Amino acid sequence: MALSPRRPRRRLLQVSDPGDNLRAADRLIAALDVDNVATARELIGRLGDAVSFYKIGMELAYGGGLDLAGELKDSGKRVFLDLKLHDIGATVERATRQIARLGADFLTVHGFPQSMRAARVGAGDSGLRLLAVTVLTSYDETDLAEAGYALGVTELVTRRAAQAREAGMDGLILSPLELPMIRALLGPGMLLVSPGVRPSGSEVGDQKRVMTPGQAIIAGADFLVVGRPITRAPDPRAAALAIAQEIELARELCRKP
Ligand SMILES: O=c1ccn([C@@H]2O[C@H](COP(=O)(O)O)[C@@H](O)[C@H]2O)c(=O)[nH]1
Repeated sequence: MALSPRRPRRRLLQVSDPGDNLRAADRLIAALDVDNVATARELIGRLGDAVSFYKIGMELAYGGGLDLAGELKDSGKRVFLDLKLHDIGATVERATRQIARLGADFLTVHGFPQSMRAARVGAGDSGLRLLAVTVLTSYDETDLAEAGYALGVTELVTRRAAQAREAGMDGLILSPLELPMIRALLGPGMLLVSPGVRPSGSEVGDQKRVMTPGQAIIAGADFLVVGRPITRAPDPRAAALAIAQEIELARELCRKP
């Protein structure tokens, strides 16, 4: 895909009805976890129309990748900036205001009430959707205890989900394992976005709370974030298409007669 030069056009994702109006492939968010823009562009070119939604995380953002957000938007793709904001309230508010100008669709904020409230103020009515990171999918009970938390994973995800709703977040980042519980708790209004997704047989790596794409969709995910199983596949496009097909089959299984 040839990326056009950056223009101040803004096209926000319409996700008010995440349940029905998206194609299966639109529910796949490919994580561009590479260290430079040239490699990201090459990957985007290889993926072509197999991927419509990209995540730019810290690695690429610190490698000059933020400008890519506007370019991707201008070429009709959707963009998730996974910057996981967490700082004093004033800084989070001002940073969110700046980020909103980039025209991305989603932004992550760590699920601490002060940070979430500040991000809400900073995003204003820009249309940027704010997602609260509940408990990182590379964490298990031992990791939480090591970090000084008395709560277990389930309790902390539940607590942060409720606080995120209270703070006006648009959605949550959570592992597929917590999806049914959190969907039941929050109802249909919040976007539920799950990393920690591994096609059957692929390497889990540092992820600790994982499911397959099909299982995650059946468990209630609106969007799946997948990085290495696509970016490190010998044929990234084929890997993305296979995941999209699994999403479609799972959505068919969920569909009521
Ligand atoms: O809890 C979280 C929050 C964010 N991530 C991000 O998602 C991708 C997952 O990549 P994989 O290669 O599929 O493991 C990565 O960019 C993380 O920073 C997450 O994994 N868990």
